[in-house]
Amino acid sequence: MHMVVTASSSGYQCKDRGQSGVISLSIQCSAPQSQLMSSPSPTAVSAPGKVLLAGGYTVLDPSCRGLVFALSARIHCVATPSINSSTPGKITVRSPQFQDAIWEYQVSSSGDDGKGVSVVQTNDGDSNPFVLTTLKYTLSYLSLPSPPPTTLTILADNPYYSQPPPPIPRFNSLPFPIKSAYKTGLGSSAALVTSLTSCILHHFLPSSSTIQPHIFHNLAQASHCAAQGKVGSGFDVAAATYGSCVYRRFPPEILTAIPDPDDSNFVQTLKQTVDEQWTSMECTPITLPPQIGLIMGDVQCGSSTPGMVKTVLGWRKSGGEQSEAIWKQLDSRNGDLITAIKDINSGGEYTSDKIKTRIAAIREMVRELGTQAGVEIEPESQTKLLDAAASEVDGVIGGVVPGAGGYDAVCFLYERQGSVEENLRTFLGNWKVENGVVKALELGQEGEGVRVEKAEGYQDVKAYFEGIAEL
Ligand SMILES: Nc1ncnc2c1ncn2[C@@H]1O[C@H](COP(=O)(O)OP(=O)(O)OP(=O)(O)O)[C@@H](O)[C@H]1O
Ligand SMILES: C[C@@](O)(CCOP(=O)(O)O)CC(=O)O
Repeated sequence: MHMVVTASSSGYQCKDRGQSGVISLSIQCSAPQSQLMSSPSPTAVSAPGKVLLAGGYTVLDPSCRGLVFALSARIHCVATPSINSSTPGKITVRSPQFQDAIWEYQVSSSGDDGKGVSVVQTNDGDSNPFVLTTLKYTLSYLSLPSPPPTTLTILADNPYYSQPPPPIPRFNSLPFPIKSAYKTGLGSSAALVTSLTSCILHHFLPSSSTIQPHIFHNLAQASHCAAQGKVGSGFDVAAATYGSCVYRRFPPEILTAIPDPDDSNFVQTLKQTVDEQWTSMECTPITLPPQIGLIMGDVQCGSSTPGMVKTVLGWRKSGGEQSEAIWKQLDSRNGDLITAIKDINSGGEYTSDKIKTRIAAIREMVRELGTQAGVEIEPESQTKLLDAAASEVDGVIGGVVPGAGGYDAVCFLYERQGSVEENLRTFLGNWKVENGVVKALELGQEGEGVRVEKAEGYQDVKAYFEGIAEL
């Protein structure tokens, strides 16, 4: 199959993002194995985390749009030829910041051309469904049942997990397995899958080739969805790939049509699905105006997202005209915020009041939806925190409970001037919650999605990971 491919030296470009520095080439993709090879030198890629500022729940409906910001917290993946193994098909994945986080795999042909490649974990210990599924899907897409022995090292920026107080190293190690880490809700699995997918494609395809951005995106969505065992809206993988955007989901049937890897139609369906453009999906780049900053606060309590989603969708289905009216009204108010940001970005007058009013209008409708559906999307304790920050800290424009809401996190927009950010961080650090205080995360909004990094950019942490990682 022949395709035109596009990538920039620093990352992938959405169709509306500037095209400077973009090169276009034609390559054979789904290439015969003889054309695939391990890059002799290391390959490094990183993908950002996310915050869904507006569009929680409604974004599950392809007729609605969500506003998602990529975050400066990234998950990095570094691929190196393995130094300790010459066994073809041996892939070692390490996440050296966590205890026992090493997953060794033997990749081989399934024996049936139509099925996915076989990927079997060969060491004891916990499995990692996100790593395993990504390897299986990506190597099947590449038709690569015998990759050269390779080590993939995962390094996550500190804000993804609750950390001890600073100062801490750039990629801090935590003294427990990954399943015991307290996640901060930045979409670690989506950033991991996107980073790993992209790293594998770059490492095993000939170095001169570049690939169309939607291929990375579609393949990561397919792997993430299969590993999760459910179809979410996919805004997290979209932001990890393309960066901050106004997001409209793809039809869920695109992914549910892909059979299991042991089905003889798997490879063909996967390739078709990944290679085609998902035309009804929208991911239009948007960034916050330069006058506005973003802060995330980790509330460290936790809510069950799948349960909340089920209840909200059940309420919508059985709620008739009233629930439909609330749904539409919320989507329309989300749209008003998007329009206000776009207007400022395209030269319109900047007034924080306009953003303030629109955030308040969204929150009002989110609370209404929550009350009607019987789900604590903006719980009372969060309402108090959001209102207090906006009224007590000068320069705070407004805050929301992002994504599915609940007790996990808060997200604030503030005026980027004077000591507003510092004051807001101090305010959050003094705000008492059940498990302590709200922790302001060390991150901000970032426009860019997945990007190729300089492989030598990890030398500063080499000594820190001596003996447990190949960098
Ligand atoms: N640094 C890492 N190394 C290896 N695997 C990781 C890493 N970070 C996350 N994962 C994988 O992702 C899983 C967590 O995914 P999950 O969807 O529960 O969290 P999340 O994506 O951070 O959540 P949310 O979407 O609410 O932000 C972990 O159990 C692990 O399998
Ligand atoms: C509720 C939902 O709309 C958003 C969930 O967001 P988060 O994982 O809480 O950031 C689900 C989805 O979009 O997949």
